[in-house]
Amino acid sequence: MIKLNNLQKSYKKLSVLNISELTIPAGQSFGLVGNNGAGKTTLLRLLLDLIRASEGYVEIDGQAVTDSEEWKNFTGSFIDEKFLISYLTPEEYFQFIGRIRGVSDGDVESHLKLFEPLFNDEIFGKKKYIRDLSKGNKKKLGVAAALLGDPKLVILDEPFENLDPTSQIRLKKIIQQFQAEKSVTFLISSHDLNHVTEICERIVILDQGEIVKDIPVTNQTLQELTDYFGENAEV
Ligand SMILES: Nc1ncnc2c1ncn2[C@@H]1O[C@H](COP(=O)(O)OP(=O)(O)OP(=O)(O)O)[C@@H](O)[C@H]1O
Repeated sequence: MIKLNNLQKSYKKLSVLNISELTIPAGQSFGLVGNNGAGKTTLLRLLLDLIRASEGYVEIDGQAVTDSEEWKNFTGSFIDEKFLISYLTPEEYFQFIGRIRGVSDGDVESHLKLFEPLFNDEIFGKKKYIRDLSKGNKKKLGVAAALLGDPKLVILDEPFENLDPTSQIRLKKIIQQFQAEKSVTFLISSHDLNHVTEICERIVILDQGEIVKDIPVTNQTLQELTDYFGENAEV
């Protein structure tokens, strides 16, 4: 479904991403880990055609994302708060996103039912604009919007960041539900090694823009990742 071909990104001649080849098959749950500045968000932004590659290109379903609009019809994503419309209320935002994705008001409502425990009565009916929500609640809203309308591909940048422990567990269950019931391809970047190994079947470690490990998730993966980052922590 996704193929990266000699994908490179540099800023002022300084390379921040350099991936010669990577293929992510349809239906795979793919986790991206790496230290601060490793290039995770850069990769997700290139996938979503939010920034220009310096070299190479990303293909989704055989078409370069830069040359096609097709992938936008089946891709849900949440990278950061810029994806939200801060002057809308959460209710208005979901109505708006529902219309764009061709989801009826009734189906938007049943989608949101799934998120009720995660939202914890803090998002709807509060007469608040999105700009007034806490960071964690904005994250919940963005992730719920990314999953609306049966996307085939979901791209999430650090979905657990800023969520309290209970919310992290609830979000993990929601993602697992989507994985079990629908054949969604997930690309998830995370600093949380526990969560990412629980919800992904394959993990790639990025270091200074390069893939240093590409491993299928097994019972040993969490330990392997912990060891990898532990060794790097030694000075
Ligand atoms: N617009 C920009 N101009 C210059 N450098 C940039 C720009 N955007 C990103 N970078 C650099 O690219 C590198 C990779 O950044 P990126 O945000 O992809 O890392 P990350 O792995 O997502 O990090 P984090 O875990 O901290 O979110 C960093 O060194 C960053 O400073």
